[in-house]
Amino acid sequence: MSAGSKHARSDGEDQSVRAAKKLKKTDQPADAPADSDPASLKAEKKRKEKKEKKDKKDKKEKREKKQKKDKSEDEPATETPDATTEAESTPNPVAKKEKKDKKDKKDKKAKREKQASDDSAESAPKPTLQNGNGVSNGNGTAVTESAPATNGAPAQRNGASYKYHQTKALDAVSEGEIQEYLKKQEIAVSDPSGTKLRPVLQFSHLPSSTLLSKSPFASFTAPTTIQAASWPFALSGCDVIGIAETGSGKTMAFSLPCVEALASSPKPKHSKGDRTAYARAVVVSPTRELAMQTHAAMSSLASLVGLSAVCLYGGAPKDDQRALLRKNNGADIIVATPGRLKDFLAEGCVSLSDVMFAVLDEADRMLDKGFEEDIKLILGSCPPREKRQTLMFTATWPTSVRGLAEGFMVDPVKVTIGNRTRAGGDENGEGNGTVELQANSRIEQKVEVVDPRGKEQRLLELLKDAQKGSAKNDRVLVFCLYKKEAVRVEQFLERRGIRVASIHGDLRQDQRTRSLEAFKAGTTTVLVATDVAARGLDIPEVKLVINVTFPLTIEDYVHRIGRTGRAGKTGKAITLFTEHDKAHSGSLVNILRAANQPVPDELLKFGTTVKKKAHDSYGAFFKDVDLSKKGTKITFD
Ligand SMILES: Nc1ncnc2c1ncn2[C@@H]1O[C@H](COP(=O)(O)OP(=O)(O)OP(=O)(O)O)[C@@H](O)[C@H]1O
Repeated sequence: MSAGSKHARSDGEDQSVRAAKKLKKTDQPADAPADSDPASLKAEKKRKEKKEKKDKKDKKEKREKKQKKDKSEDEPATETPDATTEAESTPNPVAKKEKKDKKDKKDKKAKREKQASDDSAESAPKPTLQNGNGVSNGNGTAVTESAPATNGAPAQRNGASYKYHQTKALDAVSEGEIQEYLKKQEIAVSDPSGTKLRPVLQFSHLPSSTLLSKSPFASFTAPTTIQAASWPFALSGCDVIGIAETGSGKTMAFSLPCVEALASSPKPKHSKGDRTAYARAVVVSPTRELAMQTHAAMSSLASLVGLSAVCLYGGAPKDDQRALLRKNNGADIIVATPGRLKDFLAEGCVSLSDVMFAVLDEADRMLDKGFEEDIKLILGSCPPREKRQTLMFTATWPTSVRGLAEGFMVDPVKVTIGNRTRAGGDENGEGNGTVELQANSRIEQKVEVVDPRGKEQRLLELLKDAQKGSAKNDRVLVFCLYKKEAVRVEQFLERRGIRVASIHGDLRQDQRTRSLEAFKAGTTTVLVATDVAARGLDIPEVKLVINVTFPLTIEDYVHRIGRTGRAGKTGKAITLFTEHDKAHSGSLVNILRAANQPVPDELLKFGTTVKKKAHDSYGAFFKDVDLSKKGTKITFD
């Protein structure tokens, strides 16, 4: 306030106010003696009345303010996406206040949707609400309808200007059809922000974009279930955990949102002299072959909109990869195995400071003990989780990694495909690694309990049987647990005239690549592998998977057999089970039962109790190590 205005106001003050002011200055007590000057008393009375009135008003305002504050502090805990419970959590009976509270809540929700990163980190995700069939309606609630329009989708936290919206084509689909799809495909969505997004049943339901105008899905007829259900959230900029069976198209489920986000945001500028290679998206894969495969898939999508992708993996010359990185100051997308990426980060030739999109493929494997520290370092080199979008995809999601996962994410939306009811329990009736674990239901699973000494002979019989007559060129993938075992089995088969190749950690990378290429091309029809080939590899037309030795974890079993029966096809898996594997009998029985597969009596004899996860870490056994480096620790494969 200016001095002039101050002066003008004091000039306009009437006498009584001045008298009252004077009184105030002399600090007369409220119970002033009765023999005071009558004029002063009158002024004092007036002042007192005015003060009381003001105090009353202040008090009322203060009370209302406090009530409002208390209410808003309560909200994150009481708010649910279900409209009914939202109303129930508002107990104030005064209509006016109720209206005000509702408005506050609405404003708050809108603010939260806009600034997910600011306030979502603190609130815990709400569990998926399920209906009687164990299937949610896709909104995180069982009974409410999915939103008719979703232009209120959260803003992109990662900075991309791509805006997901529900298209008119998707609007036109009836709610009944949406509900039927959600139920039939067993889609469960747990969405902490309560954003109601319909699945995109057709590619034409996606909002148009430069990328889509290039018809990247010309060879497919419709999105797979995980794509349909997770795309709306991932395209909206939400963090997403996607859990769906092996071979269900998870790679494209994270690739499309990644490329759309990058294509719609400007590349950060760096000085020409800067020798560091910057990336805007990073995808981490547990094995070299999977990294290469994912890189190929992402590259072909990214190149449609002029984006580049580079693959960094161990066992190959660093110089070549460095040269690729230095071209154009990096790449839009880096697909990498953790070890090599860590090396480049340590050298300072790669920076992840521009990363707006991070993906952990085979997320449970990446978060397991063998890789946990690497992942902490890699994600720690990216902008904080509030400033990037983080996606995790896998077919198996053991409880052991869930807490860790959410620590890297902001209010992740969890999209689960398949009726993953709790299977079994341990001696105390508690959950274990088998919770929500499900094998691909199109795979015929057979378990043979055999004498350990007769395994190789039985393998030979099974192979001969599988490749007889017109099936002589059918591809068969044979899994062993140890590298030495794989070498022995390969030699055994070779000596008996089988066209066989192998892939395991004792081979040089070029040998591994050659074996895989020969198997893909059909020049060798049998591939003997350790668990380096268990996850993610998408080899066309693998008709049969044979487990010569049971893997270390039941999750690995699910991934191994998942090399067949991909992209909607059927497949077959035969497991030779011996008394040495009896610790896994209970969890295997659960997997077989959940997939309606026969359970042999000999297997039941080993017991149906599900033991606590036998191995905390798969990592020590099939973590890819760079053989060009001097070994510092012994690895078992
Ligand atoms: N919408 C689609 N329609 C038909 N096939 C598809 C579709 N999307 C992807 N595919 C194909 O499905 C196959 C399996 O996909 P992908 O490798 O992504 O599976 P995945 O779910 O990641 O499996 P895993 O759990 O074993 O890693 C691939 O050959 C891929 O090209």
